[in-house]
Amino acid sequence: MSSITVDRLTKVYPVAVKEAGFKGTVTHFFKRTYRQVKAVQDVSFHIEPGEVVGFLGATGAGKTTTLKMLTGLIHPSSGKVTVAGHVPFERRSSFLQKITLVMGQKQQLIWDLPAADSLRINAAVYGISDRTLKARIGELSEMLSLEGKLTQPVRKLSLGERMKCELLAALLHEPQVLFLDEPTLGLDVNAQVSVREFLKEYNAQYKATVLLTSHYMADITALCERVLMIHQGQLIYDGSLDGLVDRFSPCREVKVEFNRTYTESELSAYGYVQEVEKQSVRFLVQQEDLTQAIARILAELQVVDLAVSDPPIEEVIGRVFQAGAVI
Ligand SMILES: Nc1ncnc2c1ncn2[C@@H]1O[C@H](COP(=O)(O)OP(=O)(O)OP(=O)(O)O)[C@@H](O)[C@H]1O
Repeated sequence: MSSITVDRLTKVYPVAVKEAGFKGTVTHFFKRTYRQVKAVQDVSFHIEPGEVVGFLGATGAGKTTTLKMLTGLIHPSSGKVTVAGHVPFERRSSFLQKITLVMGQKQQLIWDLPAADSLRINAAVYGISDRTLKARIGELSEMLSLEGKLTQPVRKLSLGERMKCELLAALLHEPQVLFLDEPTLGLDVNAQVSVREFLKEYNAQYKATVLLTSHYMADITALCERVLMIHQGQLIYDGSLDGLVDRFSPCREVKVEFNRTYTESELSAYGYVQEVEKQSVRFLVQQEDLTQAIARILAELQVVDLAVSDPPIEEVIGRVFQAGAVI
C-alpha cells in the first residue's frame, strides 16, 4: 500500500477584494466581494513507503498549501488524500503519531528552555515512556552530534544546532512519514551538509517516507531520486531527477579545451557561449544540433579535449521557474 496517495487534490482560497480609498473601505465593510485563488489544482501522485521525494516549485507555486493538506492542517476544496492509511484532516491521534511536519521557518522548541525540557513535553504529548524517551534521545542525539547541547537554553544554540534539535523533537515519536518544508533554510553550508547527512542516514535506518521541499538544490540532489514539480498549483513533473533535465532542458553543455584562444564571435558560430576561461570554453548547444556542432568544433577548431554533459540541475530548474514551464 502506498504511504501517500493524492488524487485530484485541489485547494481554492477565497480572498476578499477591497478597492483602495475610503469608499472602498465602506463598501468592503457592508458588502464583501471575493476572488478565488486556485493554490492547488487537480494534483495527483502516489509515494511508496521509504521513498524520499523532492517537492519543487517557485515561490507561490502551491507547495506549502499541499503540505498543509497532507498533514491535515487545512481541508482540501476537492480531491482525496490518504497518508499512512489515514485521511489527514480527520486529525486522528493515530494519524498524528505516524507523521511529522518540520518547517524551517517555524520552531516548536521553547526559546528560553533547554531543548531537553521541550523534548519531555513532546514525549508527554505523544505518550512516550521515560525509558523509550531516554533511548530515543540517546540514539538521535548521537546521529545528530548533539551530545551536550540539549541541556543549554535553545536561544544559546547556533542556528544549525537549533535545527538539529528541532529535527530531534519532530522525530521523537518515530513517525513513518516526514514532511520537511525547507529544513535547511538559512543554515550555513556545513550545517546544511550535516542536516542532509542525518536525513539520509535516518531514512536508511528507519525506512521513513519523506516529502521534502527545499530551495537548495544540493538537498534535493543529495537526498531525492524522484521529484515532483508544481507550477501555478499544477503538477508539471513527476519522475526521476535525471529525467527532469531531459524533460525541461533541450540543451547539452559542451566543454572544450583549445590549444589557442578564440574570440567570442569566432566561438558563437558553434553554440551559445556560456563561459570562456583562457582556452577553456563552455557552450550550450541544442540537443538536435549537438552531433553537427561537435563535428564542426572538432574539424574547424584546434581542440585538445571535449566533453558533453547535462547542464547543472540548478540552472535547468531556475529556467523552468522563470519561464513558466509548459507540460
Ligand atoms: N491563506 C491563504 N489565503 C489566500 N491565498 C493563499 C493563502 N495561502 C496561500 N495562498 C496563495 O496560494 C498560492 C500558493 O501558496 P503556497 O504558500 O502554497 O506556495 P509555496 O509554493 O509554498 O510558496 P513558497 O515557496 O513561497 O513558500 C499563492 O498564490 C499564495 O498567495
